[in-house]
Amino acid sequence: MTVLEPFGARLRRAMDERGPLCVGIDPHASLLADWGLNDDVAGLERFTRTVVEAVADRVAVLKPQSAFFERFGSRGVAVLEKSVEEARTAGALVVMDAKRGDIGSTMAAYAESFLHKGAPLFSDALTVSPYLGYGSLKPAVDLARANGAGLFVLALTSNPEGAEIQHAVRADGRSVGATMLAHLAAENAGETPLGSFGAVVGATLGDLSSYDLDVNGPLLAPGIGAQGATPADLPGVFGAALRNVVPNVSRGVLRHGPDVTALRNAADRFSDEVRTAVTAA
Ligand SMILES: O=C(O)c1cc(=O)[nH]c(=O)n1[C@@H]1O[C@H](COP(=O)(O)O)[C@@H](O)[C@H]1O
Repeated sequence: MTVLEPFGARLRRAMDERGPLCVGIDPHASLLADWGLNDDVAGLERFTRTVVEAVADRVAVLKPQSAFFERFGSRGVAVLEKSVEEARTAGALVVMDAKRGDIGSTMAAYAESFLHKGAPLFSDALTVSPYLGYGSLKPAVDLARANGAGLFVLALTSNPEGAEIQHAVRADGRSVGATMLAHLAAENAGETPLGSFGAVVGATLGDLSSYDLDVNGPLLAPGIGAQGATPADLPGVFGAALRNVVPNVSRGVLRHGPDVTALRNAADRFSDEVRTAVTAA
């Protein structure tokens, strides 16, 4: 099996060619209803295929949220599997949003599920939680490296509740979130053009100039659209790290369905706004 070029290099190219936007595939029950679909596997499949058809040929990244598929059991996961394949075939990179995190020995099994090239759910990258200790993610780091895949590690999440953990200050005076960023910077040291180990940093968080966001890896920035952040906020939040930001929007695009053209136009509008914000900064 051929080993892929490292995720960071593939992502940098996709961002340069298509712009950095990531569209999330989050088939909420309420969205299925809004689209006139049933809250069942057929509705899930129709929704997912429509999103992939609308945007996989134009955005850098698609991010399916695994929970919305798992909720339908094995048949939902089969829809997820197919969508990963279809999105990748259309040229988008796929970040599987499954937020896995466990003790090292079981983390290895999660890694095998998403980051091993032959796995049915192989994805270009996986979201992971480091809150069992960054070192517990080592099996996923190693397997991602061996397979040309990447990780997005939850560092400073977009939700207000994240602060009680992520802003907590350690004995060495550094916050937990800042410590995760430092681990990622070490992971990506020396990689060009971009490391494969990214951080999740919410676009909703306001000025982050007290954090060193220069991790030489991508920064996945959810929170645009439904959570209130806008592309115009990105320069103020990310400062000099802006070039490595992959802004995510899910409901802000998905609410324009089921019409394919309307979805496409919504994604294009966000892409244009992001480009404008990045180039003006
Ligand atoms: O890892 C994520 O993707 C993520 C991290 C985070 O801090 N905040 C956050 O909203 N997300 C995900 O990003 C998506 C945001 O969706 P919208 O609020 O609909 O744009 C959801 O799938 C969330 O699970």
